[in-house]
Amino acid sequence: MSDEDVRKGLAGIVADYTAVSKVNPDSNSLLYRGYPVQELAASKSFEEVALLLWTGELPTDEELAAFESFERANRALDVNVRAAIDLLPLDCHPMDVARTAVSVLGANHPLAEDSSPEAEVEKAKSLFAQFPAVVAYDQRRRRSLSMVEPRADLDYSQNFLWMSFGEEAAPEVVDAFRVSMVLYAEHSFNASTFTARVITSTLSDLHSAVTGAIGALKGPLHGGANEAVMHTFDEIGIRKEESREEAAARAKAWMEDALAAKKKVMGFGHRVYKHGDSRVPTMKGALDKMIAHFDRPEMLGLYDGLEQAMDEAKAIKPNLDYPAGPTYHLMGFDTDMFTPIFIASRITGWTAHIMEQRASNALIRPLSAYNGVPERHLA
Ligand SMILES: CC(=O)SCCNC(=O)CCNC(=O)[C@H](O)C(C)(C)COP(=O)(O)OP(=O)(O)OC[C@H]1O[C@@H](n2cnc3c(N)ncnc32)[C@H](O)[C@@H]1OP(=O)(O)O
Ligand SMILES: O=C([O-])CC(=O)C(=O)O
Repeated sequence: MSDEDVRKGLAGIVADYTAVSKVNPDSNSLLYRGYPVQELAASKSFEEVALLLWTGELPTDEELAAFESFERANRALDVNVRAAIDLLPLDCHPMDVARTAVSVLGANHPLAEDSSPEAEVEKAKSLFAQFPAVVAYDQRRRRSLSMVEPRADLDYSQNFLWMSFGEEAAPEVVDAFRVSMVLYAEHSFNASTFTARVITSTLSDLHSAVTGAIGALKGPLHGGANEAVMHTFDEIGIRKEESREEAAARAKAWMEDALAAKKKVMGFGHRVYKHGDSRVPTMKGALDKMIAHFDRPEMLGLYDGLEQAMDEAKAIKPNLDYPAGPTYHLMGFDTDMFTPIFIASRITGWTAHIMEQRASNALIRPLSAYNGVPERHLA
């Protein structure tokens, strides 16, 4: 086996077919089941996009109404999950809470060991409905606030914000949140989705695959980057009184120093996109609306300053986590809740891939090239 045979990080390897989404870095496009994600983000609810990812088609009015009523009826925080969360320390990472919650939901699901297509869809829909309460409750307990019960008169995004903050969000905020959910939902064989497919390929169950995927998403080279972006903003310093230009100048200087020190700056770069992430313009549009809504031009200065300095120095473009981080910050979420919010969205893509993997399974088990000591024997 030669060095060329070894593809570290599986870079450039095509591991299987998928009909769930198409990432095309040449045309800078992303299609969910054939539809450009920008078109979906412009006019479709997250609930519609979830059904599209699972079934392959946008729902009819009746199908959508049935799913919406199921989702609204299954939003309350599961009692077993609440008990498990309450045992976890307040200073553990919220991704650990999220991982534990999904594991508990699996252990308690009546269809846990049923992997028929009908049971898989049912479990995916349950997770979709049940997970927002985990994020909302965890943020509130860390803030010493009591749990807010879900409201069945609100849609998914409105209710997520309601349970998190205990007040109805402005329509602009709800819409920016919906857009982020649609954009985060699916991205082919990224590390967490691939993890879910590896677990599924052993014929393990759906909740185990999602629990493993959460572990993969946590890292800052993947989903954890949206949190890390905010740490960068905090390190530079967010000064509300500052002008956009002043903030941009400080951000540029910070980036130049970081790159001179050979730091990796989270929120930039991508394994597949080398000329920019297809989702960034749409997410940046949502961020711009939040900046205008909350009147925070200095945030735009920080955003532009970092982006420009990175572009000038290395021509590396932002990925989706870059505009998403400050968007969630402006909405009022705590920084370590950003990646759990990503989970709430990506549950749809993960579970669509779990179903696809199961429908056409082959155990995922690559080879390795041994580079340890040569064969030796006990004396
Ligand atoms: C939703 C998502 O998961 S999107 C991805 C979120 N992750 C991040 O934002 C983390 C920061 N980015 C990165 O670490 C990388 O760009 C990755 C892991 C996403 C992709 O990495 P790869 O395709 O493996 O590229 P790799 O890490 O080898 O980078 C290639 C070159 O660009 C540089 N580079 C890539 N990203 C960055 C960055 N964010 N900051 C500084 N330099 C970078 C590398 O240092 C490397 O330079 P070199 O050739 O001089 O050594
Ligand atoms: O595709 C990737 O490698 C990472 C990513 O952007 C995502 O999962 O959304």
